[in-house]
Amino acid sequence: MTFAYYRFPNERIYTAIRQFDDNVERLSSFEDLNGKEGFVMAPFRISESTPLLLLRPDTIVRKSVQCDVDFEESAFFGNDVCNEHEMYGRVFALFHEKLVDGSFSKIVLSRCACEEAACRLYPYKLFMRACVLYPRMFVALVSTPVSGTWLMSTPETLLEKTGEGWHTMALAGTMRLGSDDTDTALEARKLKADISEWSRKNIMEQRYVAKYIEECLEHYALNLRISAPYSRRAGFVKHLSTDFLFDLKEGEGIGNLIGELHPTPAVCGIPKQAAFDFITRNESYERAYYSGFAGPLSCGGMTRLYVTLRCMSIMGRKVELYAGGGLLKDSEKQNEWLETEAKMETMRKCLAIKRI
Ligand SMILES: C=C(O[C@@H]1C=C(C(=O)O)C=C[C@H]1O)C(=O)O
Repeated sequence: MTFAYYRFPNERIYTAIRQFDDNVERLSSFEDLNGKEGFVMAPFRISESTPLLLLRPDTIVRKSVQCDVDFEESAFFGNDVCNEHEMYGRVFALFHEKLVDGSFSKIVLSRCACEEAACRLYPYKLFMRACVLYPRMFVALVSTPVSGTWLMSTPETLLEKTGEGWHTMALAGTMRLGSDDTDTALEARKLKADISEWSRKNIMEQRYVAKYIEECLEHYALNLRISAPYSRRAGFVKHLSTDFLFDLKEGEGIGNLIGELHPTPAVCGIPKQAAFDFITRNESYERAYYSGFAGPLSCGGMTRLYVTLRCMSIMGRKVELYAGGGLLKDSEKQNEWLETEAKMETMRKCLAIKRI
């Protein structure tokens, strides 16, 4: 079956699109998105096994999120966290060495964790749980015969068209949410442009992303407005975020801009191409659709694309959870590991895991 269910941040309605056949359009480059319409499911790296996909909405239905979804615990087998930790440590050392020797100023290291349930999992129910748990995030459940089934609950916009023009964001730096991080408190700090709670390392990590996006937009944007960095809540963590609002120069294709932006240093690194090659060669697994992007493209006149983070792929009783974090040369292995655990918590909460 080929379908996508998605719910935008701060909305109570979700959209369900279905393609009647399983013949999903495969595109060979991001630039090929120019002038196209549909629901996009993009990988981190386009390859034969992880193509850039465009779902055709043969039906579009809008429905209310079911608020009374149950969170009854499900039995899951013990996971192999020791092995994952050891593997992470080995790859961290490889990545870190390249930061110390100056090959990269920032690089994102990610990992994948497996979980196996004792009984069948119901993706639609997991989608509803994610909608209820994360009202401020973009939640999507996408399934195609090529990509398999993915659930995401992401805070990061790659590119969207708003009433005020085009919008993208530089999102990076991570801290666990504190008890005093209410919406009101975060809003007050945003108004005062107060980011004093953030470490120098987090500020630098996010600055790299903001600088990169600003450079990309130089060629495409008119009337560019850039916000001061502020804290943005995302489930159990918060990030530093800078908003970019702009008008697209006449004659510029959206696919070209997407190809330029993706993957930003929020999920890749600096310098971009070298970091991209290093990640694809040295991470211990294939990212597939994790840290790609998804969302409607000129679909019913709407373009809202989000970076596929805080996500998992669902295969029968098994799931694979994905998370990463930006490394700088002063990053510490255990802190980075804990950051990936905190990010994976987003999807683990949807699974309501009870170990057996
Ligand atoms: C890479 C992820 O998240 C990205 C990396 C962040 C970081 O390094 O602090 C923060 C937000 C995202 O831009 C992820 O969630 O897996």
